[in-house]
Amino acid sequence: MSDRNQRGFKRLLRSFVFASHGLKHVLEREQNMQIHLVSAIVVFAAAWWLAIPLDHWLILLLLIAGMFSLEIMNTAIERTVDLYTQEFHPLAKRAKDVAAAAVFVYGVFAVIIGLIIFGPPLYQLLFS
Ligand SMILES: Nc1ncnc2c1ncn2[C@@H]1O[C@H](COP(=O)(O)OP(=O)(O)OP(=O)(O)O)[C@@H](O)[C@H]1O
Repeated sequence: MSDRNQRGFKRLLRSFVFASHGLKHVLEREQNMQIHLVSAIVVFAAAWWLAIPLDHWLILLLLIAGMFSLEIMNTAIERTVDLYTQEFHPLAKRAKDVAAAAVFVYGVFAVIIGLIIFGPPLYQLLFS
């Protein structure tokens, strides 16, 4: 906070350090993020095993980056709401539930795209 006007490489480095603190917090405290991480490892292993083409790898990378980023933003919204009130408040519930809905919607579409990518090679592997 003291040197907010600092510029250049040192400031950039500091922002990376702060971001890494945020990432560490979400990975340690959010069970959903741990589930996303394990799912991403499984997806990458399956993509490697099934020799998925490069353009599909790029789609998977985008999906996983999007999922991680949304979960991180969801956590940021949860913490901000908790900062504002620890009491029950209908708007606090609304804000948290809507933020969670963003993760959910993205997750549903990620699963659909995953099925489209993995379906044909899996089918070929199992039934031919
Ligand atoms: N201050 C609050 N006022 C009203 N409802 C809340 C409040 N905090 C959480 N809720 C609601 O209670 C339910 C469960 O919330 P809970 O606190 O267990 O999880 P979360 O904070 O949403 O997420 P996480 O468990 O990942 O921290 C959700 O529907 C959430 O919107």
